[in-house]
Amino acid sequence: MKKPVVIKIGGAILDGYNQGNTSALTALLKVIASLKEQPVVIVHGGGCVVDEMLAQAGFVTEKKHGLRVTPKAQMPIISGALAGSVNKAIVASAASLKLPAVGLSLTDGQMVQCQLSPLGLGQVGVPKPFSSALLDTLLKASFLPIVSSIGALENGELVNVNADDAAVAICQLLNAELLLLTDVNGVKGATGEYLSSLNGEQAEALINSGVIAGGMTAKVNAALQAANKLRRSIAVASWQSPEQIVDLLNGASIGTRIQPSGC
Ligand SMILES: Nc1ncnc2c1ncn2[C@@H]1O[C@H](COP(=O)(O)OP(=O)(O)O)[C@@H](O)[C@H]1O
Ligand SMILES: CC(=O)N[C@@H](CCC(=O)OP(=O)(O)O)C(=O)O
Repeated sequence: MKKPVVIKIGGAILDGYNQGNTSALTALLKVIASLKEQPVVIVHGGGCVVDEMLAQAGFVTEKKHGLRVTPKAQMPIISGALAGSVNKAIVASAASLKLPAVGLSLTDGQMVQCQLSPLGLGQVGVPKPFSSALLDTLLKASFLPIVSSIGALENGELVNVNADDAAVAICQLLNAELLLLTDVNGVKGATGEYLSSLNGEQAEALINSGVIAGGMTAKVNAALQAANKLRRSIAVASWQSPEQIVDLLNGASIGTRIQPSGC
């Protein structure tokens, strides 16, 4: 079996289905369908859908370092949105293209174990890879696993995991390639230009000066962690040009490559 690739999708690509607009997701899934013999795992976010559902329920959302502060009382809505609505909508879109998709969350098959984040964010989990048995079995049988970022603590409580962190944990679990696809073409530097490459020191300076902010902070931190653990660069690129996935998998310089330290 070829080395698997973990493709993380987040942002507006997952908001579209609420308005009946699944064209960007369909285009991406068609490219994935064309990657014959290439085992793929999709890990997805859906923060924008969570924002909307929490607002409808009358909750005010607070984020710190790009991560959602998650009071216990909000977990039913957050897990319902991510592991329910969003996960099932992606599985259904994939199935409509005849892709053999299977919807999962981080705790299925004990793929990933979580600990409570030490940052004081409530029910936010820090994921750690644990067992690859379920994903190995599914990939060998040519299924397309679609994994939401809802996890659980050892005591059985559900936790909300940032989807970039979830993708990194799954990538480590499978020693896979990782593509972090988002709604912009990569990471922008101080003058607003897209950076082709970013290392840990540069990232720290750009985060401290506020050039990298919001959800991009969590994404860059997750990518740095993966790059350092796996000792190779991690691509942050746009899902708006899904045909680039093939080039990205061949190592093309598209989007921003987050470099391991020492490179
Ligand atoms: N330096 C930066 N470069 C690019 N995008 C940035 C930067 N700083 C903040 N952002 C914002 O981060 C967003 C991507 O993060 P996020 O919305 O969490 O993505 P996703 O939902 O795909 O994980 C971009 O749409 C952009 O508005
Ligand atoms: C702890 C935390 O921040 N969890 C995220 C999980 C979803 C996510 O990461 O979605 P995107 O990839 O679309 O941003 C949240 O609640 O928004």
